[in-house]
This record gives sequence, C-alpha cells and structure tokens, in this order.
Amino acid sequence: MSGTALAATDVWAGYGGQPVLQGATLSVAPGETVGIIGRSGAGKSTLVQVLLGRHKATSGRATYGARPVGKMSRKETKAFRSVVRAIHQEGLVGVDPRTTVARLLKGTLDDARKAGRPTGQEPADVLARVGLEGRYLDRTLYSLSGGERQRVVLADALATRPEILVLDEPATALDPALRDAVADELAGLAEAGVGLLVVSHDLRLVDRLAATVHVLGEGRVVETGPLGTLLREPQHDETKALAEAYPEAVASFR
Ligand SMILES: Nc1ncnc2c1ncn2[C@@H]1O[C@H](COP(=O)(O)OP(=O)(O)OP(=O)(O)O)[C@@H](O)[C@H]1O
Repeated sequence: MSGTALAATDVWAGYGGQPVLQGATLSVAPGETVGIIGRSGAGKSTLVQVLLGRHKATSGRATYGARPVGKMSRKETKAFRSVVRAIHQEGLVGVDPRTTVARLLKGTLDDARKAGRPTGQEPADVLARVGLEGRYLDRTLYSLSGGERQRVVLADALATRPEILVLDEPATALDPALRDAVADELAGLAEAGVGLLVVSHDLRLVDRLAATVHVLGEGRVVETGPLGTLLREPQHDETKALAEAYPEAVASFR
C-alpha cells in the first residue's frame, strides 16, 4: 500500500442535519506534509473523522487510494488503521484507562503483525522513541501525567511504522520543551517520508510540520498555501480573520 493518498473529495457532513462540512476537498500522501487551520468550530476535527472513516459523509467521498474508507472490510480496516495512524487531542479514545502501557503497545504491535505489517519491535523499543524509559511499561494509562500519556499515544501511533500520520492537536498537553521534542520527532518522520496531516491552533507547530496549509472556513477549503504566505497576504475573509487572531504568528513571518 505504499505511496497511497488519503483524500476527501467534495465532502459534506454534519451532525443531526446541521451541516458542518460543505464541499471539503484535500489529500495527503506519504512524502507530503499538509496542515489544516481554521477558526474554532470550522469543522477541522469533523473532516479528520470523515477521513478516518469514523464519521459518515452525507455526500462526497473519503478514500484511501481507490478504496472508500467507510466501506472497507474488517481486514482492510485493520490494515488501513495500521498504515494510517491518528493522534487526537482527547488521547486514546475507547481504551480502558486501567490498561498498562505494555499491554496497549503489545496489542498495537500484534494488530500490525496480523495486518501483515510485522515491525520486529518490542514495546520497550517503541517507548524509547518518545523518550520514555522501560519503567513506564507497567504503569496504567490512568496513572500517567497528561504529557506522559500524550507521548505514549505518539509511541502507540509510531509502533506500526505508519505511512501517514493524522495529528489533531498532537501537542496540547505538553510543556514547551516536550512540545519541541515531539515536533522534532514528527519533523524527522516527515523527512523519512511519512505523510503528515496536522490540525492545530499552534501555528508554530503547523509551520514547522506542514509545507502546504489549507484554511478551512464556510465548510470547505477556502485558501491553500505555505503558512507564511497565507498569513502575510491573506486573500479570503476567513484567512484574514485568522491572521488578525494570531498577530504574533503574522509578525514572525514578516
Ligand atoms: N458529536 C457532535 N455532535 C454535534 N455537534 C458536533 C459534534 N462534534 C462536533 N460538532 C459541532 O460541529 C462543529 C465543528 O466541530 P469540529 O470539532 O469539527 O470543529 P474544529 O474546527 O475542529 O474546532 P476546534 O478548533 O474548536 O477544535 C462545531 O459547531 C461543533 O459544535
């Protein structure tokens, strides 16, 4: 499945008949780094959920290669979930907080093996990549600090050697030093060819990680470009509003 793009094409979606996305189109493939910015409530997380097959589009398509993500068989879904990994601001949705770190990572590594992507890694190897020592293996997720948990979430995402990482506010619970360390790790992955789709209000992080940035507004992508260009010379009203909301970021691009 190498080189396969994850794409949204003219996606419409919402909640209880209320539209949020109204014709959103974008894609990310291995070797590409793509950002999504937009005002709070613009639908960034909704678009991510549609791309991951976790929220149904009312019209339009979310596809991985030629396959619609919402219509994969169980086996295909398993393979998809080990190649396209996601990190959310809420952390590990649906995982029992009493699970130990070792158990979580072992489960992920086993799933990757079953999906035909053996990694040859042990949970301790995976943890070491995010700077956590082996003593964390026996800790429950519940007992970790917010920052430790977020690093475990990242370790878990990296465990399957994904081709595309979808990051929805990946660094919110981290202190500045850790945030930089995580950004370094993610930038390194991008250099190694992992595709990144980054959603964040942290424009420094978006600029560091994403070569191409889409502005989501009015339910669709209203403007696209490198972040510096978007903020220095915003064309669309949504981009202008964002530039006004982040004066420090704009100043840093002057
Ligand atoms: N499960 C849900 N049920 C009903 N409405 C929802 C649900 N999830 C999101 N929404 C609404 O859909 C709209 C878009 O939400 P979404 O989380 O996609 O925006 P966002 O751009 O990611 O926002 P933020 O930057 O604040 O995280 C918001 O008005 C939100 O209240």
